[in-house]
Amino acid sequence: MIQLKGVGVQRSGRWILRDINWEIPAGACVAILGPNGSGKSTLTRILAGHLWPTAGDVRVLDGHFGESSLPELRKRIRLVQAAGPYDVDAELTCLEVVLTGFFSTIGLYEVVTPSMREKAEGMLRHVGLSHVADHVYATLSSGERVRALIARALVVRPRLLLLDEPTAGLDLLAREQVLATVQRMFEAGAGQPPPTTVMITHHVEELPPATSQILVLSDGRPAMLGSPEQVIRPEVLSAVYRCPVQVRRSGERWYLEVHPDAWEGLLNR
Ligand SMILES: Nc1ncnc2c1ncn2[C@@H]1O[C@H](COP(=O)(O)OP(=O)(O)OP(=O)(O)O)[C@@H](O)[C@H]1O
Repeated sequence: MIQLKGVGVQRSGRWILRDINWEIPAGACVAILGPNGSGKSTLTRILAGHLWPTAGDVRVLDGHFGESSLPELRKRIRLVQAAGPYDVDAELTCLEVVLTGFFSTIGLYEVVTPSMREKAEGMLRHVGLSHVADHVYATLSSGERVRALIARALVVRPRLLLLDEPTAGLDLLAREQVLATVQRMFEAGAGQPPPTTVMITHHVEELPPATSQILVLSDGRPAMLGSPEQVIRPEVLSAVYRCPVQVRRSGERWYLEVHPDAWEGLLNR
């Protein structure tokens, strides 16, 4: 599905991303994890076809960047940036926002067919938002907006779904509802095969149980690539987050805590 070989990006004479080698199987849920400035957004923009790497080779959805038509590839890729600039007209209703997904437009300018409406309504059910289908997007809570944007992305059945910090700024319940939305795509009975999904996040708490592979970035370099069990370990993450951490696992979820003994010294760094 996705193959990155020796991918790097140079800006102002500095490699802000380097030596990225990663194969992501079709239908997998994977994550890019790392602290601020580690290169997550840069890598995400490459996967979305928005940024050309300075070095290396990128294959996405059987298409080779450089050989395949990028506009064609992009039709099958959806990027949800919850914290980004509005890419929808906030005066539309929640259902209309989902419908704009069919046209990749900010507003709703085209004729909506009954089949599109049916699919959009089904997607709102899938993300648990049927009860606010007629509410104006601007009046939705932040968590509801994220789920509406995920429904908007899913309505065209993309093959690659990039979720860029989808739970940033959400409270506990809203965060868990977004994670449950993602998890539901990977559960039996979801109704359709899941898109290959890449979650981009700072926090291991924000990884849905379906996550099978994590690429940890540190200063633009791959610090670790592996399963959650291989990656979410104090020895790995203390170095990446540059403070002593301890890890707790609860079922298929993970939690990271700063080691209590490290607290006193945190401000002297
Ligand atoms: N066009 C550019 N020119 C110079 N430096 C850049 C450019 N774009 C990004 N960088 C630098 O590259 C590094 C990685 O940035 P990136 O936004 O990819 O990190 P990130 O992990 O997404 O960060 P955050 O979690 O804060 O969003 C940062 O140090 C950033 O300042």
